[in-house]
Amino acid sequence: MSAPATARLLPGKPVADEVLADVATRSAALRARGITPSLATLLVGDDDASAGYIRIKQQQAAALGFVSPHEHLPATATQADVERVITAWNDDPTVHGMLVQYPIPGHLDYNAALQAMDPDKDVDGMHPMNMGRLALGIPGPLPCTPAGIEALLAHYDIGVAGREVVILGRGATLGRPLAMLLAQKRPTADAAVTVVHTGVKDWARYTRRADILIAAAGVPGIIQPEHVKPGAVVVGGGVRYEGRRILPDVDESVADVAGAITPRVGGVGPTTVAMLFRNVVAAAERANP
Ligand SMILES: Nc1nc(=O)c2c([nH]1)NC[C@@H]1CN(c3ccc(C(=O)N[C@@H](CCC(=O)O)C(=O)O)cc3)C=[N+]21
Repeated sequence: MSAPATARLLPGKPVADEVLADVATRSAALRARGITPSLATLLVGDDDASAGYIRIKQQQAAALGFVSPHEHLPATATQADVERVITAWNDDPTVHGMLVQYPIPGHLDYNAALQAMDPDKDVDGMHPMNMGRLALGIPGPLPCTPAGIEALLAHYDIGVAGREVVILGRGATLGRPLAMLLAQKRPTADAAVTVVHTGVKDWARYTRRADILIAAAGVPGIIQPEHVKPGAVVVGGGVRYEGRRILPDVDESVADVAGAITPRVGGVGPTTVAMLFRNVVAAAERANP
């Protein structure tokens, strides 16, 4: 028996580096005008993985010439405590973007926190106003993982226009906004998009049709070789976090049937973070025309 073919790898780092080089140039231009881009971060509670992610974002912010004021509230914080921090940042013209690190303790309402934000400072692109802008095609902060996937496909010259894109998963952070983005009339989108979720009986009937399959389910290993059309492009967007461990949706063996595939580590993740910083620098530019 001959060895299975192995897919072309689509690493996220070169995509992120290209985006971040542009962000650094724009950051320098703002600083030359006396404006330092600022990303404020709020962590509630003491989850180790979350604290680690915030640290990485702060290091990256510093490398781009941003400042990143940080607030840390105890796990016992009230919704009013959270919203007081957000409101103070809304009112502070030196803060251009903010994020509340997800997840937050269960007694708190993440959606309400999002809605307390000035939508123009919501650099996760998750405020209902920004989701609405996306739905209507109005420019605004884009959700980071969908924007990162669009950039990744464009970077590797994977034509999306007119192709059959199937997204497995319909979550608010990935599947749903990505479907809106890739169906939009724009040069790097314009696809025939199908959204299917794991509750659909025989969902593989849909995924097997895909020229470009995007895993967005958050179910480790759910995508197996038999769910993929040979030669298709497979993008692993969905992950489940178990502490610091990241469990991807796409099984390793899918590389034997796909034509191209994102690596399980260093795939979509780095593009997500790059888009966060792009949203911050864009917010700083908008606030200082
Ligand atoms: N308000 C908010 N916004 C977020 O954007 C947000 C959040 N909360 N909460 C947590 C998740 C997680 N997240 C990651 C992004 C990139 C990688 C990433 O680049 N991961 C590397 C691996 C890193 C490792 O091994 O630990 C990779 O995929 O190769 C990881 C995790 C953003 N999040």
